[in-house]
This record gives sequence, C-alpha cells and structure tokens, in this order.
Amino acid sequence: MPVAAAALIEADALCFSRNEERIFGPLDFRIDAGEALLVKGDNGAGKTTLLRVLAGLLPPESGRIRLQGEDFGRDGFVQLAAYLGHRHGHKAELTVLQNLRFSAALQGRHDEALLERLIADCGLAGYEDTPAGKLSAGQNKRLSLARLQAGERPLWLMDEPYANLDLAGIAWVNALVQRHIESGGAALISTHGAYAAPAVPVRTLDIRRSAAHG
Ligand SMILES: Nc1ncnc2c1ncn2[C@@H]1O[C@H](COP(=O)(O)OP(=O)(O)OP(=O)(O)O)[C@@H](O)[C@H]1O
Repeated sequence: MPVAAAALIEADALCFSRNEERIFGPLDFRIDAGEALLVKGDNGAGKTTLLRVLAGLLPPESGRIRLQGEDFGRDGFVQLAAYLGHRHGHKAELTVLQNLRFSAALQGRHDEALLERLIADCGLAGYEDTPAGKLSAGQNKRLSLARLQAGERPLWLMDEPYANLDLAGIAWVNALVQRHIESGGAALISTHGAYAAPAVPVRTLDIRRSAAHG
C-alpha cells in the first residue's frame, strides 16, 4: 500500500490561551502541496495569533505542529515556510530595493534581475530608491509580497494579505497565490472574509467553529 506523503504543515489539537482565556482551539488541520487554506474569523477571532503560533513566534498552549512529518523546529520552518506578518517589518530607512535585496539574501537569493522583476511586478517600479518609511500602507504591503516571493519557500503563511490593497492589488495577490499553488506550493491565508478567494481549490478553516471544510 502506498504511504501517504506527509503534509507540509499539520496542526494536531492546537490550542492557545491568553490570560486563561482560550483564543483558539483545539484545531486540527493539514495543508498539502498544491493546497490553499483560508483561515476566516472576525476581528479579534485569533487569526493573527494562530499564524504567529504556526510561525513559531508564540508557543502553543497545547497540541502539536508538524512540518513535513517532523515536530516543529526553527530550521525546518525556515527551510519550508515564509511568513507574511500583519506588520510589514521593513527597515524604514532602507530603500525599496535595499529592503528587497536584504530579504532575498536572507533567503539565499542574490539575483538583481529577479529583484528588478519583483519590483516591477508588485507595482513599485520608480520607487526603487524610495525609503520604505515613505511608502503608503498599500505600497508597503506590495513590498512585503515582493519579499515573500524573493525566496522559494513552498509554504506561504499570509496574514491578511489583502489588507490595504486596492482592487487591482487584491487581484494581483490572488494571481500570485494561484501561480504558487499551481506550481506545487501551498498557502495559508487569513482574512476576515470580505475578499474574493484565489481561483484555486480553497479549503476554509473558520476558527470560531474550529473545523476545516472544502
Ligand atoms: N499582544 C496582545 N496582548 C493581549 N491580548 C492580545 C494581544 N494580541 C491580541 N490579543 C487578543 O487576542 C485575541 C485575538 O487577537 P488576534 O490579533 O489574533 O485576532 P485577529 O483575528 O487576527 O483579529 P483582526 O481581524 O482584528 O486582525 C483578541 O481578543 C485580542 O484582543
């Protein structure tokens, strides 16, 4: 009998509480290559907290996270995943190009032509030498999404990727996700639900109901 491939990421009875108040869980889900999981919930439901737990930035209260079948570890996470946080984390005094170059180098990429292409693709052509601190909220989001693509990580953990984007930006995010999924990547996308999902098979995890469904 063929052995099923391990999920890229798998949560098993994952719980998180703050000040003795349960924020989410127990959650059980897996994401395989070629899949998108949309994490839905109202403001304050715990989406950002879940993504921070999955990225190893907050310890879970209980439960397990496995990456490709192995218990969560920092090295495994860095090899596998890229995290697009709620906060963009750019260095305000560095330019768009310098921020992108720095991020790409951290992910082992040293390819100036790639950086140029990513800047044009994210709509920031002409802003290469602008300090990130002078970008609008939507432009900062676009730069974050360019940084996400600078590496070649199969799993994208995307916290509110649509926030602050105009309609063209939302369509662009969906096209990026679609391309990533169709080339064998996977994505977990949090949203409060006001936006159209990418045109790929998407499962939904409503963290208030704690159940994944297709
Ligand atoms: N640093 C913090 N200290 C204390 N409580 C926090 C902190 N961050 C979040 N919370 C609380 O944890 C709960 C979940 O917050 P979280 O940011 O994960 O929600 P969310 O679903 O991402 O919300 P939104 O859609 O508004 O971004 C909320 O009740 C929030 O008030």
